[in-house]
Amino acid sequence: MAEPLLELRNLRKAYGALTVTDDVSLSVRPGELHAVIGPNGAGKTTLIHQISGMLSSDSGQILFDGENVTHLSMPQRVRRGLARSFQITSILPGFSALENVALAVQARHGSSFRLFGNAAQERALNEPAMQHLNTVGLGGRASIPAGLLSHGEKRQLELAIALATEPKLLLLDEPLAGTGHDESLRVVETLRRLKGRITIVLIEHDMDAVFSLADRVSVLVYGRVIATDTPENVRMNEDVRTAYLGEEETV
Ligand SMILES: Nc1ncnc2c1ncn2[C@@H]1O[C@H](COP(=O)(O)OP(=O)(O)OP(=O)(O)O)[C@@H](O)[C@H]1O
Repeated sequence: MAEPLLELRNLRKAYGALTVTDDVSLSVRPGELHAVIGPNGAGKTTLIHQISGMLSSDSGQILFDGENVTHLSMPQRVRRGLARSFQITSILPGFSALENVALAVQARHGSSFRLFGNAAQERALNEPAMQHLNTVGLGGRASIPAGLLSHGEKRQLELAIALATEPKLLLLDEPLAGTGHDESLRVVETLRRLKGRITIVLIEHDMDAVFSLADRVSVLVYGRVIATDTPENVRMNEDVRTAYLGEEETV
């Protein structure tokens, strides 16, 4: 079996007496869509922050693409191909969808574009930006100011911006949150298109989406991984069923 692209070893984070992630170990294989689910407050978002580098861990290790990245900053991790989809707040509302993605392309490639003339520079930024917009299904909205996009379209734009960093692994924290029915179908379709092309760690409350998209699912309860398995096996797992009793979303 291929080496994991991402491996968490005994990761832990506490706030005072509250241990939020507790001895979390899991492996994400190259190319898989690995979902992390769990009841409210289980520590999912904290775990994503630890993986992305937004939060430091109290103990444990994060190995990415064979390298120990535990103590690297978030930008250092992004440069190595470990990206997270940023929240809508990072979108520039007065800039078009295309310009938002082109800026991310430029940020990824740093000063190398300065060697180009203006027109060539624009083309070198806009062409990949347009490709990313097409991938997320926003190609037809490229010239619209980002502030005028619907909530669901903004979530698609976040994905395009994340793709512009050319990640090997994409961390997605509730990409369907706040989207309506049709919008959520569009985001799920986008994720299905990305699946296999890029390794994805997905946190999502929408169980239909999780179970239709994920190759494997890890279940976090009170900061601990109680199961990692295929969606079918997770659905039948007694411990998982017990953990979700009384929750709104049933597995
Ligand atoms: N900065 C912080 N200081 C203190 N406690 C925190 C902090 N961040 C998170 N917590 C607590 O850690 C626990 C886990 O929070 P986290 O947001 O990671 O859970 P979650 O599984 O993502 O929840 P949800 O599904 O509701 O989004 C919660 O009890 C939360 O109140």
